[in-house]
Amino acid sequence: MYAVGIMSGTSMDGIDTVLVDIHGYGKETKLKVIGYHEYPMPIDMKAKIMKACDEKDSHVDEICSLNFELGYLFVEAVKVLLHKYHILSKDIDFIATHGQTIYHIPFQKGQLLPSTLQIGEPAVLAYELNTTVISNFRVMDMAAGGQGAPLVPYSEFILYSEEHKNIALQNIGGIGNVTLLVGQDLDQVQAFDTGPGNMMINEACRLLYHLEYDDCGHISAKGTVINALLDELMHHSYMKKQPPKSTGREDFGEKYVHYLVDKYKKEKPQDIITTLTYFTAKSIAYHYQTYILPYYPLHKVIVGGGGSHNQTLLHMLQKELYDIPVYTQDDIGYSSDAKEAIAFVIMGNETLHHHFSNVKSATGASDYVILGNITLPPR
Ligand SMILES: Nc1ncnc2c1ncn2[C@@H]1O[C@H](COP(=O)(O)OP(=O)(O)OP(=O)(O)O)[C@@H](O)[C@H]1O
Ligand SMILES: CC(=O)N[C@H]1[C@@H]2OC[C@@H](O2)[C@@H](O)[C@@H]1O[C@H](C)C(=O)O
Repeated sequence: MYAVGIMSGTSMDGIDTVLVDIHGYGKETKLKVIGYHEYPMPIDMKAKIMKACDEKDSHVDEICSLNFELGYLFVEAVKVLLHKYHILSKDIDFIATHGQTIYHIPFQKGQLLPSTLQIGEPAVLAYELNTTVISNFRVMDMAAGGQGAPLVPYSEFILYSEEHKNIALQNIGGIGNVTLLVGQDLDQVQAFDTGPGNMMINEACRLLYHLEYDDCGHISAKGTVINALLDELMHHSYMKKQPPKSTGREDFGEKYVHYLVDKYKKEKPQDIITTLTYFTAKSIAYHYQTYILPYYPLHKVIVGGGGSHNQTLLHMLQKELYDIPVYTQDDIGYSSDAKEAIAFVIMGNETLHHHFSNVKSATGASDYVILGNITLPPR
């Protein structure tokens, strides 16, 4: 079966699309990646999404339209992928799309119920490409009392779990999140967000260097850590929360970085980037040391997501973790960039087989539930 996965993450720098050949389901899943393409996020679209995500600036009419605009953009992204790998849309059995997260409330906040909103209209994809689309994966987990995130642990369990090995899969996207696989026991999988991934580094690069990110960690390699800033960051309230837990732009986004950059404006810009990079590595290590290592020895750490291209960040993480080997997904033959898009194909495939794909211990849901809405082809 040919399937396409689409992931548009919190960094909003591109739409990850992946083409796979998939058979079976559950532990019997056989998956071969045929191709990957990152469709760059148009700058005006990124600005619209950022505005839609902002509690003060967003407008319902704009969100309504953006849902369709993103649907058309996802269609474009899929067409480019299919063209690149010489596949016709009629040969695609299904598309699994995460959508763009506009807002995520993992826990009740005053009057606000735990809820989540991903947009990028699946009907537009289904109509334009005449195929089945599975979307809106997070809501069923939330209906079952979960936080609706993280969802990737299920696919990581399917793809990476090994008998008698404890493996940490660390994703460094906008946010950092870890999945701990304990042997091959699904009930024991743990997953939570470790804090910022590239989000703070990116925002500071934008403010201080007019760059979208610190390419390969070149800027952070040159600076030194500002101890006062590091100390302030390590006291962020997120660090003390017990997992399972999740975070987002609300905690580590623009507002917070603007505040910090302003507060430490007398410091060298490169030192601010170095400190934010070090904090990103240290917050990951801190979470392992506090919430994992006292209970489970770790045999290896596998880093994925765009942050695995940041060499300074990787070196800092390896240093903080002493003798636990840190690999990247690419080191072990998988693509770091395609990982989340692949995860949604695996979940979409489970949905079509009427099989659950949440991990209760990761999201806090009370049941294993079938995720996603199925939009059938219109013709
Ligand atoms: N060559 C590179 N050097 C340094 N950092 C990089 C490089 N390439 C990508 N990145 C970082 O990775 C980020 C994108 O990561 P990724 O695509 O995993 O995030 P995302 O999917 O948007 O986020 P999330 O997983 O939180 O939803 C970029 O914004 C950038 O910070
Ligand atoms: C609500 C939302 O979009 N959460 C994302 C985000 O990006 C990383 C982290 O925060 C993770 O919790 C999640 O995505 C991945 C794909 C997940 O659910 O596993």
